[in-house]
Amino acid sequence: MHALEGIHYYFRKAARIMDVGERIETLLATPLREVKVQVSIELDNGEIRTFIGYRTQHDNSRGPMKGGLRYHPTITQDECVALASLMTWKTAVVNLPYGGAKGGIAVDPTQLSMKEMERLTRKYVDQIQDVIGPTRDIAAPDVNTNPQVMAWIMDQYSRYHGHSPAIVTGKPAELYGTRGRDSATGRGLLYITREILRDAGMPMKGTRFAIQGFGNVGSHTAQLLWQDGGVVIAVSDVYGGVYNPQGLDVPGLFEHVKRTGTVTGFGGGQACASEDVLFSDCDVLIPAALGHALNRNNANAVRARLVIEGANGPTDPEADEILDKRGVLVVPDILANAGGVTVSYYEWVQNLQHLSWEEDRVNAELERTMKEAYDRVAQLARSRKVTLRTAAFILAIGRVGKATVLRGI
Ligand SMILES: NC(=O)C1=CN([C@@H]2O[C@H](COP(=O)(O)OP(=O)(O)OC[C@H]3O[C@@H](n4cnc5c(N)ncnc54)[C@H](O)[C@@H]3O)[C@@H](O)[C@H]2O)C=CC1
Ligand SMILES: O=C(O)CCC(=O)C(=O)O
Repeated sequence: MHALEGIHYYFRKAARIMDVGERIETLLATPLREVKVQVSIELDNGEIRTFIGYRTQHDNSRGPMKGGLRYHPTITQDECVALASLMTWKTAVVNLPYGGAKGGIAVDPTQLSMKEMERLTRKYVDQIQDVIGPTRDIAAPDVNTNPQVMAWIMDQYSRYHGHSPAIVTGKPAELYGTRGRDSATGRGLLYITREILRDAGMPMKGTRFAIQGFGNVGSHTAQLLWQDGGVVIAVSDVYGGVYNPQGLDVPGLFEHVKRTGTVTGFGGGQACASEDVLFSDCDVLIPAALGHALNRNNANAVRARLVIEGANGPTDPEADEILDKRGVLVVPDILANAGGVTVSYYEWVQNLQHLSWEEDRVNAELERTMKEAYDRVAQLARSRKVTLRTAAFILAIGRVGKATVLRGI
């Protein structure tokens, strides 16, 4: 399924329950601005290569637009629109004073040297610096980008506009990054998982988790769940998976990944195909890689009781329906993975105030925010008799819609 179709489907389903009317529906679904730029660089061997960069700014009624930057060969303009709109709903679910944006470059970063990555990033900033800004559109890490990429963005943007740490979040700790951003998405998932398990009457201790993707989101989630007493029985990355029904030794796995760059070949479990992790015999499945992991062709094979979305858009609407009919509870991305942008907000606030918070404060604020959002969504789901996803969209559309109307069109 097309990325945009899925998000539009979820949005429309909630908007129709709320009866917002076709005109407001169209207004809220239409991005404010879509930017598509040429990103040409000289490779280390002197060849010229041209890549395409995107930045979609979806909605700014609640504040500056916020969202990650993805380097991936398959990224498209439509995908950026879908992901930017998800950011609008996500920031509204956790009640941050932000709108939504997302961007990326269609590139396979594994084919570039560090110097080439730097030139690519700086060139991309050259091309979009006039439409972004600390009070307009603030980027952050997403798939295949990291604190170093954020540092280059900050530096390049500052060459045009003066010292601007708040132009981007997820920066290195040594360069205005906040404590706790690296693990924030995983930590937010941990807090949501605790709430869900409590409501489902399942103790964390002994609950079996399978996690697809072992990057920023997947790896921190695995570590935090393991530290909390969870049993991580399967993990995967783009190269393959590893499975141990007794539970993987997560610190050992981290050592292995640090050494080899992949979960494959880890001695503490059996090798499996990347996709098999989705269908492993577990209690909770956490897709934390790319979109469309769960679709109409494979949703019936999921054995988990709960799916908690670490990735953005991992469940297609057909899969969502199949899972719902089978009684599998799905915790939507716009709630489950909102910890990352929440701590990005704390970083931005610290940058604007020239302050630096202790990690305990970051984590305590994050826990409060995630719990509050979960309570609101769960309460709406009960009162409206809808899924958690539809409830999260209802909460978000209500907040964004109100801000839009109050500001005037
Ligand atoms: N980084 C963040 O703070 C946030 C990220 N997200 C979402 O979480 C997801 C993962 O993002 P990050 O962890 O930041 O990216 P990352 O680049 O750090 O890691 C991605 C991981 O997914 C794996 N992967 C890619 N294709 C795969 C496949 N077909 N099967 C299994 N594994 C595969 C990669 O090998 C890698 O381990 C994305 O959907 C992203 O949009 C959502 C909220 C915040
Ligand atoms: O931290 C941020 O600002 C954005 C993170 C992000 O891209 C996401 O939540 O999908």
